[in-house]
Amino acid sequence: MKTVVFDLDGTLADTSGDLIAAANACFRDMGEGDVLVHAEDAGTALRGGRAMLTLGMEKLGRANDAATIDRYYPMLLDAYKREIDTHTILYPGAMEAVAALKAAGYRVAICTNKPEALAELLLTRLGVRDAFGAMLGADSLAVRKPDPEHLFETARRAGGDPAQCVLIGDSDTDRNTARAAGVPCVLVTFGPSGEDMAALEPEALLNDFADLPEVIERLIGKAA
Ligand SMILES: O=C(O)COP(=O)(O)O
Ligand SMILES: [Mg+2]
Repeated sequence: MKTVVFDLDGTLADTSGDLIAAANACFRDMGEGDVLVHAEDAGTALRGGRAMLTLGMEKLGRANDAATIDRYYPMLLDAYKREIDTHTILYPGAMEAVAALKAAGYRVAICTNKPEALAELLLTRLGVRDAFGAMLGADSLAVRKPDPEHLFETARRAGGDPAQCVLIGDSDTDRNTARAAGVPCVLVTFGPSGEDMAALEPEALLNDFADLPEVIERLIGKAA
């Protein structure tokens, strides 16, 4: 079975607002106030909690303070868990595209570098967990993206053939995962780092989820 595997942050959902709020809670605890700014730092936010703490420490002139980053990471996860869906929205057309792909016979699944429990919680709160045949997070296996096994195992657990999958993502990590796996990569251009996606030379760029079914058929053929 052919499987369409989605990244989560920055691909299916714009999670940047809640991630930034959680990081700012940590900086306030350090006595610094809201260090990260939404529009400007959304691209970093979508790279995860550690990336945001690292950026904030750089802004504070404490770039090498790895111990503080380690100490605050659990607090960030706690703060994020409490307000995981306050600002977060699914990108327009994402779930319609998922439904169309399923109707066409493809398996659909999620492979994210977000911790599994947080990804489960977010997808459940957004009311879309059941739309996906499998969901693997950063800690679901001993390896994570860009290790291709993270992608392969996601496809397998969705009932698919790992050799016949495609990864839809928003980052160099997704691009490198697909390349290591030897499968096509689609990168979305509607996120904060959208203009950087073409330079990663994916097999396709996606400007609008409405185009996804036709892009998938072009890249891996009809489902059956
Ligand atoms: O949280 C991260 O590190 C990124 O998550 P993603 O893989 O869903 O983009
Ligand atoms: Mg992402």
